[in-house]
Amino acid sequence: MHDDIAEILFTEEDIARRVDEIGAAITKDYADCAEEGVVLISVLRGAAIFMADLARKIDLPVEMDYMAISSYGNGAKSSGVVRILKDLSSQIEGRHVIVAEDILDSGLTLTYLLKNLASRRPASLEVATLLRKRTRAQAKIDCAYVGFECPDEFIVGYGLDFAERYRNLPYIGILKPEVY
Ligand SMILES: O=P(O)(O)OC[C@H]1O[C@H](OP(=O)(O)OP(=O)(O)O)[C@H](O)[C@@H]1O
Ligand SMILES: Nc1nc2[nH]cnc2c(=O)[nH]1
Ligand SMILES: [Mg+2]
Repeated sequence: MHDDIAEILFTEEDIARRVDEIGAAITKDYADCAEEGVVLISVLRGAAIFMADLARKIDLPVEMDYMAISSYGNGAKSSGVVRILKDLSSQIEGRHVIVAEDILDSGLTLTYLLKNLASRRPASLEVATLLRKRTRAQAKIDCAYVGFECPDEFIVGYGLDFAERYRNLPYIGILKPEVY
């Protein structure tokens, strides 16, 4: 285990098992769309690792697309004032879209994203989030697929960073408070 990690919450094996299950559920739920397939969308950068693994567990035609958004204002992350830095490469009108997120925390990122994507009139729009934080102040967001509930701590690994580090840890853990 990395020296900066206080506790491992989900091991590499836990994550692989859940990603496998979510991929199987999506394959089953979208069986009627086997012809046109689904579009997976992830928000850079944290969710790219989850989406890359999830895509390989969906047994349907899958397109992958990416958006980069930035919160700004007072400088705190996910301030709710969001700007698109990189838009999707493809049109999603009439398509079955699944947003792959690494973590749902305050919910401000997904609130903005879902509103933005819905305005493009996809045939359907759902969320697959690997983690949903147990926190009181969370926007109400319907997630069709949730990997794990996690405690209200600052967590890193498997895509999740602190100051751009720890994204490449194969597991998810709580960062030692003295590190940040
Ligand atoms: O529910 P919220 O409070 O909005 O937080 C969740 C968002 O925060 C993280 O992204 P971040 O802004 O750190 O960017 P990153 O993916 O590049 O690390 C994470 O990847 C989610 O997208
Ligand atoms: N790395 C990381 N990014 C986040 N974004 C929102 N919540 C978190 C968290 O707990 N850890
Ligand atoms: Mg981050």
